[in-house]
Amino acid sequence: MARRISIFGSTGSIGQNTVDLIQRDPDAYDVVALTGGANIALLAEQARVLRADIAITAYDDRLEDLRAALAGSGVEVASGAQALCDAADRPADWVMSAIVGAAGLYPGFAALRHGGSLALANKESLVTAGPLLLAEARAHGARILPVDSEHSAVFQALVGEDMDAVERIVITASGGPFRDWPLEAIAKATLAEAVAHPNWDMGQRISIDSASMFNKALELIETREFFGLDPARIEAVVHPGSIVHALVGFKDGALMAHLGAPDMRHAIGYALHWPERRDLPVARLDLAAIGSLSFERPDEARFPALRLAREVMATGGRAGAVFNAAKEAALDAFIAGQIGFLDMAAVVEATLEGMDRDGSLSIPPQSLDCVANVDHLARDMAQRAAADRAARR
Ligand SMILES: NC(=O)C1=CN([C@@H]2O[C@H](COP(=O)(O)OP(=O)(O)OC[C@H]3O[C@@H](n4cnc5c(N)ncnc54)[C@H](OP(=O)(O)O)[C@@H]3O)[C@@H](O)[C@H]2O)C=CC1
Ligand SMILES: CC(=O)[C@@H](O)[C@H](O)COP(=O)(O)O
Ligand SMILES: [Mn+2]
Repeated sequence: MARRISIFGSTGSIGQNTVDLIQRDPDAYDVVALTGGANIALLAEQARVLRADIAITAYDDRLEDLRAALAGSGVEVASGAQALCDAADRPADWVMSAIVGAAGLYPGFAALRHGGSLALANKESLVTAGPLLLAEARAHGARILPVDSEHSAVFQALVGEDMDAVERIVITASGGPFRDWPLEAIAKATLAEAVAHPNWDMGQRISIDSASMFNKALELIETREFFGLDPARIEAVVHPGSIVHALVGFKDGALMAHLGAPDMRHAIGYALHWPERRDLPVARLDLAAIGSLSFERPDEARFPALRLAREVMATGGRAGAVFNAAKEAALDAFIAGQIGFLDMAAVVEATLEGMDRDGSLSIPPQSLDCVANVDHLARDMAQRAAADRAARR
């Protein structure tokens, strides 16, 4: 029987890689919902090719374009944040959560109610609302499968292992395009320079987050939420080649590494076929051609996001939601050319401090609506901090 699948964020980098895998075996899947944002032409093409039941754009002002692009196809259309959640309410066996940013939280949460599998690329969901998301999955007998390459790697290294035997988890960081740049040069980095990831072909926002190492900061928190390890036992190591994705250290001293070509179709395919392994169209590593693998300690002076992540994990509660929202607002301001590259970390730090003036940062959010409220307040504060910095430039 065909598996019912939905892809949230199908027009993005992860979404397109997921569609690529699905298209290779179309009879195996019955596509329920595909969602996108502004890229209406691609969303409509995907919906036609995969014969989706419904295609949704996040933006109401793009609905008529989507309707026109899908006229005569038999594919239903809808728009807006509520329509995304309604689509997640449609039963599916496997759902890809690949919307970028906190906007992915509600649809992913709604998808858990069917008790199927949620393939989670949207790391922001775990950073902002990890305990709520995991509790919702437990309540409905649903499964969250990691898609982020490092977390997929850890998940694979843990197959058949007892968590009591795990001493530490090490996730790797490429170091991004500014890995060996001096601080003064990073301060003047342009958008084009920041988006040019050395190894991975990804969306604009995560590429810039890799350059600032905010991506790795989010991933440290994601690791903590996903695998429940004490933050002191979670490390990030710079590995410029992006060949080793993560390592799990066991109490007998063994360190199990996951290696693979930097191609997200591996992690997506692993989540798609789990618990089986199937053939995937990814390059096989030629270790002799690679020659050597190198590792470095991350430099927290040039990449303060890592220190901030440690502080967020120590605080717990709402700190993850504040951290992510402030980071998203600071990233918007950098992309808009309003603030410099290093201002992003300064904005996030100021927002974490500002949001803790009443001592509420460590209080756990009780509901998604509480997370959304914290997100809104933090975003607002971060926008003001960014505007202040912009005015001083
Ligand atoms: N790219 C990668 O290799 C990896 C990505 N991830 C994570 O996966 C997620 C997706 O990343 P990536 O694919 O790179 O991102 P992209 O920017 O390439 O794609 C994002 C997707 O979300 C849609 N979208 C954008 N804004 C909204 C919104 N407000 N509401 C609903 N949908 C929206 C986009 O639509 P449209 O383009 O049509 O506007 C697109 O479909 C992120 O959380 C990222 O951190 C994790 C590991 C690796
Ligand atoms: C592919 C993937 O999982 C990204 O999150 C990747 O980790 C980004 O590279 P950095 O290691 O540079 O952040
Ligand atoms: Mn990653």
